[in-house]
Amino acid sequence: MHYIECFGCGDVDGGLHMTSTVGEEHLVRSRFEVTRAHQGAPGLAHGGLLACAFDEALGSAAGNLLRRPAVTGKLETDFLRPVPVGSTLYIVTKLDGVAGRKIYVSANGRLDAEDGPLAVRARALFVEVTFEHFTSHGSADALEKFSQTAGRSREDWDINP
Ligand SMILES: CCCCCCCC(=O)SCCNC(=O)CCNC(=O)[C@H](O)C(C)(C)COP(=O)(O)OP(=O)(O)OC[C@H]1O[C@@H](n2cnc3c(N)ncnc32)[C@H](O)[C@@H]1OP(=O)(O)O
Repeated sequence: MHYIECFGCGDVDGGLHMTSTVGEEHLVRSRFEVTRAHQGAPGLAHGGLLACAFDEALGSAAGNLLRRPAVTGKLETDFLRPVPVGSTLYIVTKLDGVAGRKIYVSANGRLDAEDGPLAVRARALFVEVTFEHFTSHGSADALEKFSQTAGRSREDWDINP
């Protein structure tokens, strides 16, 4: 699901501005362009923001492949190489399994190319929720907010292009 005020995939100042697409073999491909706004150490991406980028990529996979609302229950990241400002992380996510409401996904992030060096690995458990999760814990008008995609039709609001 796509929400325009989402820090990961929305049109938010200072956000990650990530896009994800479902490709061959049901793999979801996401890109994260690392800018100075994402720094931890000078010239290097902050680990917490990298975890955020993977939360977005993994969540996009869980949501787009299964078309069910789900939230992150658990997220693990392995930081294997430094990720410099100016680089692009090519993230490929796969669905590992579903058990009841539990959705298991994992992802690899490679530097600057689909076949670049592996920089970050992550896996997560998403838990399927009802829309009431968002209306009762977040905004009462969450459903309407999810549907607000500037310039897009109602039919495709649940896809992050
Ligand atoms: C729609 C677009 C949204 C996209 C957002 C992008 C991703 C996000 O950033 S989501 C925001 C961060 N995440 C959250 O805020 C979630 C906060 N947590 C919660 O709301 C709840 O703990 C929630 C919904 C995950 C689970 O609660 P609840 O619905 O009561 O289910 P619960 O029965 O506890 O758990 C369901 C199953 O998941 C398992 N589970 C839940 N959390 C974990 C965990 N951290 N580790 C391992 N297993 C877990 C439970 O053990 C249970 O397993 P089983 O079915 O085998 O017994």
